[in-house]
Amino acid sequence: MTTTAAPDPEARPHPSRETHVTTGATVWLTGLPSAGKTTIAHELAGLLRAGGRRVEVLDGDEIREFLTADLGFSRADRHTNVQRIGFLAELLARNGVTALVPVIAPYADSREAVRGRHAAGGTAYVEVHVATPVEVCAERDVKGLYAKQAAGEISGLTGVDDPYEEPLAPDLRIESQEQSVAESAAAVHQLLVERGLA
Ligand SMILES: Nc1ncnc2c1ncn2[C@@H]1O[C@H](COP(=O)(O)OS(=O)(=O)O)[C@@H](OP(=O)(O)O)[C@H]1O
Ligand SMILES: Nc1ncnc2c1ncn2[C@@H]1O[C@H](COP(=O)(O)OP(=O)(O)O)[C@@H](O)[C@H]1O
Repeated sequence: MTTTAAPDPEARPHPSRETHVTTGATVWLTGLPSAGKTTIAHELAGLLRAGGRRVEVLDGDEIREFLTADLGFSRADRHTNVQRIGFLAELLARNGVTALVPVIAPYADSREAVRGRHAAGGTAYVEVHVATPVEVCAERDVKGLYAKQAAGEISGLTGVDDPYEEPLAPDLRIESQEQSVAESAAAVHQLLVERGLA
């Protein structure tokens, strides 16, 4: 008589239960409009994906269309916008995704709240200040916002007639006016490598 051992459910997990050891992180790129946040995020995403990372870019404009369409650009609304995006980024990062967040986040207390949420969850958080001077940003004026502000068509533009509280101790500061997009993205990538996040 042969006996068949009962299958050990722990021996070979069902594929849906397999876990992969990946270290996610949130990389928040803060800076003025046209500083280079979005461009660096997408360049960096390419580098990270080439290294096998799962990456999501939480672009401010896209997020505002869906997740935060109810919000404007008052101090309170910008704070709420940043907290919602920070919440989403932490969820992704906690699950092994590298969340790249090119969002202005002009207020220090908003950014600190996001950092605190990540710290509380034990999730890696990296703050990159894309510190392009406002004169250079206004010259680039990717979306024509600086021209519109100058023409009196809009007001409350970050860095011009609305506050931008510069990060005092970012994990990295990028002077995008002094380097190429590839160099800027490589600098962030290098930091992530040093921290075991890429
Ligand atoms: N008044 C004013 N000030 C700043 N930015 C403005 C404004 N009005 C519209 N926009 C466009 O909205 C983008 C900023 O959205 P964010 O979600 O990144 O901003 S914030 O963190 O909530 O302040 C921002 O995108 P980026 O240029 O990519 O930074 C602008 O295109
Ligand atoms: N080193 C650099 N890093 C990022 N962008 C740069 C750099 N040098 C020049 N640029 C240009 O600056 C512009 C930045 O636009 P964008 O990324 O949309 O800014 P933001 O997302 O901060 O509003 C792009 O046209 C980009 O090609």
